Amino acid sequence: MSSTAFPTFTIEGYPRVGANRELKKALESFWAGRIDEETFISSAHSIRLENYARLRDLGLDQDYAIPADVALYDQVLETGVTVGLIGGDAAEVDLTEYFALARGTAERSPLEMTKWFDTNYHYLVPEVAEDTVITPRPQRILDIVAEAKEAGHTVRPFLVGPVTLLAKSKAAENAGEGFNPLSRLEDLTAAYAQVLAALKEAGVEWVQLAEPALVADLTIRSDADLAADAKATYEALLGSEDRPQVLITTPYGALRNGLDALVAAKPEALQVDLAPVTLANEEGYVERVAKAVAGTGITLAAGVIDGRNIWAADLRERLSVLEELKKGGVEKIAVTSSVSLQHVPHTVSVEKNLPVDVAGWLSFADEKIGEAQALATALEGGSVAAADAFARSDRAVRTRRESARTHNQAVQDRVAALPDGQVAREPEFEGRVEAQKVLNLPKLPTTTIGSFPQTTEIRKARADHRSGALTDEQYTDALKDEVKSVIELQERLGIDVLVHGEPERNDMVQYFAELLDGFVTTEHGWVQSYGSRCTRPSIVVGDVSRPKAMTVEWAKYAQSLSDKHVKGMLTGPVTILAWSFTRDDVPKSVSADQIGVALADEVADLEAAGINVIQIDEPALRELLPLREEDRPAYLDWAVRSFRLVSLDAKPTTQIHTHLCYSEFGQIIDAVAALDADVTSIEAARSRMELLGDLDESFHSEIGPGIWDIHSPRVPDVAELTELIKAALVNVPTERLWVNPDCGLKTRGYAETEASLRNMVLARDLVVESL
Ligand code: MET
Ligand SMILES: [Zn+2]
Repeated sequence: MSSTAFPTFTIEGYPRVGANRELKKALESFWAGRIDEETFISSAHSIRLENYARLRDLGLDQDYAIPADVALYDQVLETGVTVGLIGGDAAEVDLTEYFALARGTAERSPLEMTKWFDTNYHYLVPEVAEDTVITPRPQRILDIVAEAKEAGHTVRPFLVGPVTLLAKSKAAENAGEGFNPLSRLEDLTAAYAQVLAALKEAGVEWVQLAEPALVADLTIRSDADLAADAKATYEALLGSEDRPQVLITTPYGALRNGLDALVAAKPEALQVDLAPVTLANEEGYVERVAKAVAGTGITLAAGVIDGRNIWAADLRERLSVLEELKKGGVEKIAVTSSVSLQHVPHTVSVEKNLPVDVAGWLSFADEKIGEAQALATALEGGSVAAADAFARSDRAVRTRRESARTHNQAVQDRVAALPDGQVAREPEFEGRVEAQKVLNLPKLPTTTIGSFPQTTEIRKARADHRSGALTDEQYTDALKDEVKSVIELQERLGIDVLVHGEPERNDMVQYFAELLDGFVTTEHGWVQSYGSRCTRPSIVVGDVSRPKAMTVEWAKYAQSLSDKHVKGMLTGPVTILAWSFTRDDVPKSVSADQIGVALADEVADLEAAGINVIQIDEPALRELLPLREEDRPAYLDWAVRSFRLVSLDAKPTTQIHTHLCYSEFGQIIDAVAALDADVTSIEAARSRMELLGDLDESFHSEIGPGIWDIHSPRVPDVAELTELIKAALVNVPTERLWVNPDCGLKTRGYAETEASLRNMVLARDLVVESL
């Protein structure tokens, strides 16, 4: 085997969409037919090469320091197609087929998409059965290597590892009862062996296989069994001489049984996640890693640069972790990131509107590469060898700690005065049901989830307002017109509980982040969410408070237009945190409490303005669920508490709604019940009300299982909707059932919205008649 040493510093992966979202634009133009395939291929090629050049200029100039994590849509899809778990027996998967798998076509649904570990990134879920043919297609990755080489870059090919690929797959529909995708591990390993052999043949000396499944508790395999799977797999794969040197990576948390298992298989390099959050949660991990790796000759790629957060590293503290490893007997140490940098934006340097002090506290992907380099240098020659970087880090740590922006005594005092432990609204649910009879709602009330279609006019008005072409007043007027027409539409359709349509919100989290103290937002801080979709997470910088009411004027205006109840609309603390970058100097639970009380003030102001129904959205409740089972109860405790803080002092007559979507809730259904909302609307159409079977007596709230899947432009007909309402009534008594869509309508058009809502009201009427 060749023996080019592993680079002294590297990263796990890098944002793929391009500094100016070039890949997003190329993809969307290609899908829309604005550019042809050849043009698309050539822009994707340029984007990859530009990224490599940028990375080299940032310091990743050693051979194999640049990870070729270059999937056009998703790394799981890309790996699946390369090793042949996806794509059937076709020798090649062309672009049309590739994007059909990702996005579906008129005739065929796409692969399911779901969250990648506990991140906000979505991957495509491979479907596997006993008879799935596995057709390795090494040419794809060889082309990537060759293209890079031609431009002068020796990159490190990137694949999701075999254990994780299967652990994150699902049983195909034709699979036998109880089929576990991991039962195909041996077959799949043989396919990886072929791909590795082809890379070796092409002269590649290092390849990267990502195995994050080993840091999570899965429902389909225990930690010990999965570790045993990994050991067997890698002993087989690494036992061959016919391969490049292998880096196995384990991002997103600490290994347990997987640590000894992977070390026993003797990869040439092993990456572990040593981010501050991981170490805080897993005492003694550094020591455990050092012990396992010392004396084995394995290069330890120490993931000391936090790839999930945007704070400048405390380089001295980080260096001490590296030194502990060294003292622990680890001979070869490389510096890397804890996870792929795909989860952070490109660079702070393009942000022109950040407060200067805050800008100095941040590190996005490019800045993190500089930190890795500084640490690698310091590990060799002490911190003096990277004096500038250490001085900058010291300044960032100190000024941030001392800043008035991070510490607000009034907020801290207010939260400190709250009772410890769980809080509860009074009276209990039954008492509130009595009190809320004054709302006078009909049987099976109809409502919507909040947003109405964000038309091109609204988007244009927002852009014009930003550019100064519309004055504040003109912009507000345009939005008011929109609210008015949304209210009129709902009146016309005969919906019972109305919404104002949320036209003023660019995004359900950023809207609040901009109005709350303690947050900053970026101009260019885009992060890939899936495919061509990017989000721009806000940043929680310090203690959070509400300088003034945020939603009241809109709610009040909308309510003034109707005699029906109009819902006040808030995003809950957990979702605000899940979709933002959070502080690393306090636990998330602290920020959650602060946001909770800030929103409680908003609830009081909404009540004072005559709003009787208030919805607090928590679509991301499931998302922050820790990967390790033992960490889950504590999380659910603070998450539920923060929600309850929002509604704690609401009047008994105020009906509190919540809304959840995006995932399977079976696992957290008790926590959803514990939110103690009066009404819960929840995504259910795609699973045809399956979730209602999971509800037991502890779930007392009224419930609106979504009957219209708003993720597609399809208009459901009355018969289908009637069916779904009746299906819901099997598990939910009439007095507790609401009728609503699955989620907000902002991505829909008006035509299908109107038609679908009309059918929804008709279906409700039919069911009520039949009762
Ligand atoms: N109120 C929000 C909306 O209707 C809820 C969205 S949940 C992702 O858009
Ligand atoms: Zn939703």
